[in-house]
Amino acid sequence: MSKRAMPQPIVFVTGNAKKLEEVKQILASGAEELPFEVTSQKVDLPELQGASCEEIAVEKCRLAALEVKGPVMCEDTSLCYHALKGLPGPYIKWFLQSLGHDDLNKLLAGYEDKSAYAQRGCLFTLCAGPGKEVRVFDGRTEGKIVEARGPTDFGWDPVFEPSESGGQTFAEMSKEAKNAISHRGRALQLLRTWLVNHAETFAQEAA
Ligand SMILES: O=c1nc[nH]c2c1ncn2[C@H]1C[C@H](O)[C@@H](COP(=O)(O)OP(=O)(O)OP(=O)(O)O)O1
Ligand SMILES: [Mg+2]
Repeated sequence: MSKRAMPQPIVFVTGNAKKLEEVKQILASGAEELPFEVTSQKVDLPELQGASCEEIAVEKCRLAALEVKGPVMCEDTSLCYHALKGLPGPYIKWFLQSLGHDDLNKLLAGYEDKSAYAQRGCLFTLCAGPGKEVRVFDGRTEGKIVEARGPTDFGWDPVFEPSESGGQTFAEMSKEAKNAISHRGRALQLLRTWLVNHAETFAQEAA
C-alpha cells in the first residue's frame, strides 16, 4: 500500500531506545503495512503520578502532540503484580531503577502468588496533533515473576516469564518470539489495524 499524504509523519515519542527498536521491528513485520510514515523523537516526557495507567498515557500523548506540533504516538508499559493488587504498575520504571531485579523480586517474597501481567500492559496512544483526540490501544500479556534469566539489556524482561512462552523469560526469547506475544506487539497491532481502517479520518484530523 502506498503511504498517504500527511503534512508530517507520525512521530513515535519515547526516551527509551529498546522500545523504539521493538516498535520498528513490529511495524516492519506483520501483514498490513502502516499507511503513514513513522519517525521517532527522543523526548523523556513527564508522566502523571497517582493517576490510572490510562490517564497517564493519555496525558503524556497530549503533551507529546504539543511538543511535536503534529501527529504522534506514545507508549506506556506497566508491570502489575496480582499479589500487590496491580502495583508497581505504571511505576515499575522507578521501582526497577532503585531496586534492581533481585530486590524487586523480594517484594513478592511474602506471597504465594507470583503471577503478573504486563497490564493494560502496554498502552499505545495516538493523536493527530495538538488538542486532537487521543486514542488508546491496549495490549496485555500474562506471566509470572521469576529469578532473572537471560540478557539484562531491557528493563524487567529477565524476570518476566509469559504463560505462553514455554518457560522462557522475555529476555531469553528471540525478538520475533517476544514481539509475537508481547504487550507491545499486541497493542501495536491494534493501532496498526485502526490506522489502516481509518487512514482518511486520521489524515484529515492531522491536516
Ligand atoms: O517490553 C519490555 N520489557 C521489559 N521492560 C520494559 C518493557 N517495556 C518497558 N519496559 C520498562 C522500561 C521502563 O523501566 C518501564 C516502563 O516505563 P515507561 O514509562 O513505559 O518507559 P520509559 O520511561 O522507559 O520510556 P518512555 O519515554 O516511552 O516513557 O518498563
Ligand atoms: Mg516513561
